[in-house]
Amino acid sequence: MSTSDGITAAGGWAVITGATGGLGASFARALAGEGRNVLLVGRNETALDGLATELTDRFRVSARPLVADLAEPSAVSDLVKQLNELDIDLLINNAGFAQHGPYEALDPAGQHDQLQVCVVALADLAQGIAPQLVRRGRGGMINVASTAAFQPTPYLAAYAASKAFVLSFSQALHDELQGKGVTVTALCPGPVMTGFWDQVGSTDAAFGQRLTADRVVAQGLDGFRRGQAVVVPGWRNLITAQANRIIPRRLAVKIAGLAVRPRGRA
Ligand SMILES: NC(=O)C1=CN([C@@H]2O[C@H](COP(=O)(O)OP(=O)(O)OC[C@H]3O[C@@H](n4cnc5c(N)ncnc54)[C@H](OP(=O)(O)O)[C@@H]3O)[C@@H](O)[C@H]2O)C=CC1
Ligand SMILES: N[C@@H](C=O)C(=O)O
Repeated sequence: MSTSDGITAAGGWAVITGATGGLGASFARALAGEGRNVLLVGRNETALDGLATELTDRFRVSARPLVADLAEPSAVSDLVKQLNELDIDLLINNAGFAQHGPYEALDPAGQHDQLQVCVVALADLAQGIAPQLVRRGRGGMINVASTAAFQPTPYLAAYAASKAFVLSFSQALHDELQGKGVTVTALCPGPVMTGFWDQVGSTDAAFGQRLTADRVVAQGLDGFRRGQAVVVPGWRNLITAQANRIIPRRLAVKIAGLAVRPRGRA
């Protein structure tokens, strides 16, 4: 198939939010490496342009940068409109960030934006493209959650709750859409040493088995292709996630809080 860019392309487009670095850039490289056209979403225009040029040169696919601040509801609805002008068969709902620390000390605007990006924008984008996925009966989405989704986590209270939303939402959509040819997968990484931790400002909150972004992405794509509802990369992270489902909730919360508390606090 030849696109308007005059570049060979296979199938529909993959949209990746948070493509400017970390897991998102790794998803973009993996998918473009398979010959997929990619739409790269983020706020950092320079980083998106650089990645788009790299992917076009290396893999001869179409790679389009799309600047959008997903904390802005109007930017999300504009993005949904643009996505519906393309044949999208894969959404990687990946953009996100965390704020770590005592809840009363966290920046309220940052907490609000965190919920907008990790919860509201993610759900709006999922709903925005679901009709075209169902109409064609193929493709799907990977929603990036976290091992923080498996238990309430003191000092990451809103972040962990937002990832619990992503996990629950994805499992429900997986069940609804699997009979319609559409796969929904929640990808739940433990700590991955990306720009995420610069943004958090401390690795005190990094608890669990550390993996590279490329490994997490490879496991996520593999699980998606197998039709898995939930993928927890790394066997130690998987055991921790399962343990948190069976031990008393109060105990899971205590352990999580002790594991990620800012150092020096009781
Ligand atoms: N790293 C880790 O240890 C873990 C990460 N995760 C999750 O993985 C996902 C990716 O994180 P990771 O790659 O590690 O971190 P990075 O900080 O490297 O990447 C985060 C991406 O999100 C984008 N983003 C943040 N805020 C906005 C916004 N308002 N609008 C649009 N894009 C935004 C950033 O782009 P830009 O700044 O250009 O807008 C960036 O591309 C997140 O959802 C995170 O919660 C889950 C578990 C562990
Ligand atoms: N799961 C990571 C964050 O989302 C972490 O290990 O802290």
